[in-house]
Amino acid sequence: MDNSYKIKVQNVTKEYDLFKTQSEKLRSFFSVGNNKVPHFWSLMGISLEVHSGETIGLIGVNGSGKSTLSNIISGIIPQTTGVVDVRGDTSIIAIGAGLRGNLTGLENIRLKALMQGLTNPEIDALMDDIVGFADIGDFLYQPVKSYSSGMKSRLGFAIAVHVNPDILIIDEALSVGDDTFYQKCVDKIAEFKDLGKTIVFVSHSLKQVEILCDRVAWIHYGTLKELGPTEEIVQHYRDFTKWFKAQTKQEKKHFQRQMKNNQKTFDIDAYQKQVVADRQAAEPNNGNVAAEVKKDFYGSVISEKMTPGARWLTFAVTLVFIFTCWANISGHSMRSIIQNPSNLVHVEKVLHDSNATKSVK
Ligand SMILES: Nc1ncnc2c1ncn2[C@@H]1O[C@H](COP(=O)(O)OP(=O)(O)OP(=O)(O)O)[C@@H](O)[C@H]1O
Repeated sequence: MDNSYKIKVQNVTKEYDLFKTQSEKLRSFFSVGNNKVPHFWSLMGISLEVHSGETIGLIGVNGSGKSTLSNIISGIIPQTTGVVDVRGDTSIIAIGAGLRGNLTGLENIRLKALMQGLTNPEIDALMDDIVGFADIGDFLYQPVKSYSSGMKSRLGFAIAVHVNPDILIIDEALSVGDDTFYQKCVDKIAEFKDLGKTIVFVSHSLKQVEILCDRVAWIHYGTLKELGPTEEIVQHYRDFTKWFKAQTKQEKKHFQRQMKNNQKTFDIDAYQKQVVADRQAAEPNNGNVAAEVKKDFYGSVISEKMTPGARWLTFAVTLVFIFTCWANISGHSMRSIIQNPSNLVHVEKVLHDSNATKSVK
């Protein structure tokens, strides 16, 4: 990998815990041993680079991990392991992404633009263009929760392309608009490309991908199956879907079960060892490979999981907090509770009068 990238994704994985209920989640939080919650690896080690001015397409079957990857690149969700280096501001357009349902369209425009770092006068100057591009009429004054998915997409697209991001991430946002809006978006994307901006384009429409993308990454059940020139990768993907459609119902189910099973049983430690072995083979004189790989895997990641020590600490702090509240309610001093713990259940009555406070049992 060279250093001239705009986006670098290296050995990126994403793990989800598949809790069935909220109480299972709570129990798992306080359990210090190995819990039996099933895991699912939405991404199992993706590495790719996107260069400045490039439009890269992400294709793949439903649930293969395209949105997970685009959300990680745009910083909406964290990766579990790996390096994600994005050089520039990103703006993501996904249906309804970042729009607040209780706010009106106009309020959403202002909020999102402020969040992108624009000032109020800058937003005022852009407002007519954004409103004109979205073209959703009086719905602008309605809460976004009343919008159809097409309207959300129009508003999201209009905001995202006008706040002038370096990197535009478009996740299926073109699939819900009508033809006129679609053409407007395609023209805007072309304008972006001409300006040398970088675009990540997630779509099931291979035609759109063929029109817009310079290169394509085929994401296949959490792995990067292929990365290369649009025409070639799209053709391979078409061959795969043709092959898949030709399977019997049972064969299809078997294939999908097998793929999902791989994602449930993925072993992150084995993957890390494999990366170390590959890098050691490529750099035989580097004695520091294992440490470098470990740093790449976990160095830029804030763990979403608590260590057993942190769990014990949280548990202990919670107990102390409850004890202190209870002691406060009981009206006894800490010393008297420590000397006689049964005081905790004997609430001290406190009478107030205008001049003095008198305690009686
Ligand atoms: N919060 C979550 N908890 C558990 N699993 C999740 C979560 N989010 C996504 N997944 C799983 O991760 C996998 C990848 O999902 P993702 O939405 O990235 O796929 P996709 O390729 O974008 O799919 P589609 O084409 O249908 O939009 C799916 O199997 C999905 O069920």
